[in-house]
Amino acid sequence: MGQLIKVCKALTVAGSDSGGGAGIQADVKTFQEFGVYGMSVLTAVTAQNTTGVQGVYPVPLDGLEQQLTSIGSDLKPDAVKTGMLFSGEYIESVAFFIKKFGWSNLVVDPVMVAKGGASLLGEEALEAMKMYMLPLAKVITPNIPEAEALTGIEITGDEARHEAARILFNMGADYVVIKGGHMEDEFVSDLVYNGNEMCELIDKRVYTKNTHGTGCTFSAAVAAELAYGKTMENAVRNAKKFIQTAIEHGIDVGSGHGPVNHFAYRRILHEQH
Ligand SMILES: Nc1ncnc2c1ncn2[C@@H]1O[C@H](COP(=O)(O)OP(=O)(O)OP(=O)(O)O)[C@@H](O)[C@H]1O
Ligand SMILES: Cc1ncc(COP(=O)(O)O)c(N)n1
Repeated sequence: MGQLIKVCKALTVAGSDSGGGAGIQADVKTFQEFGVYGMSVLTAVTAQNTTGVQGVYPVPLDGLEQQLTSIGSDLKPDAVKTGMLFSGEYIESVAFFIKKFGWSNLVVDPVMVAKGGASLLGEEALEAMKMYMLPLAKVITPNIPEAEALTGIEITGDEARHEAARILFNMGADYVVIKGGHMEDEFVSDLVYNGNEMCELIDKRVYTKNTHGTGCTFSAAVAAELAYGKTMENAVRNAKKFIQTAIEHGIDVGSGHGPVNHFAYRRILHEQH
């Protein structure tokens, strides 16, 4: 009989993107690329492609809770990430189960609106996000509009982004990463704050319309690295390299805002041999 290999495991609690570029699909693809065993708990099914979101169908609450219980009673994740959580009620429930099972290394990507503008989280859910999820988070990874919604600050430049990071840290996350994809600069900077120091992860902006799922992919990569036991500093640095490569080596999929290339790293290695 073959010997069983010990693997690190990561869980994503998020929505399904039928088009395969964001949500659960982006997360599990990313886990796989990092060599981490991926698990998923679905909050909602979206009918979606590269042109937009055509429908959102939440999983019934007891279905969500049964998935969490099934994972918790058998498979202990080394890291957990949350993406689209759909509603305040679902957020409260997910937070309850994370505490109940003692899951750590929690990456909270506070997904609110899809790139095309469709809402993926009810407005009433903001308070639940602050009250139940942020105190459990090892790291929160909002984009600029999400950081603005959570803090009530308009982020017009560096000073405001620093202030927003301080506010988010005080809401309970150990680390805050405010991603800069939505700013217009030639370089894309992600601000990282640990309650002590602010630092920036910077790389060249790729001028492309194919950035569907960048945030999901980045936060899943952070979770994969944390599952391995990497420090947060190394986790975010490697996640930034991974997403940069995935955007630079784009793939031709769909007629709208296409997905990033989750297997870009592997393909580059393959081509070198
Ligand atoms: N055009 C780009 N070129 C290079 N890096 C980018 C670009 N757009 C986004 N990124 C990087 O991708 C990651 C996600 O950033 P972004 O601000 O787009 O998140 P997001 O809006 O949550 O993504 P999404 O909603 O598409 O999942 C960050 O690490 C950011 O630096
Ligand atoms: C199920 C699901 N989760 C997250 C996103 C955000 O990704 P994007 O902002 O790139 O549309 C999405 N579109 N769908």
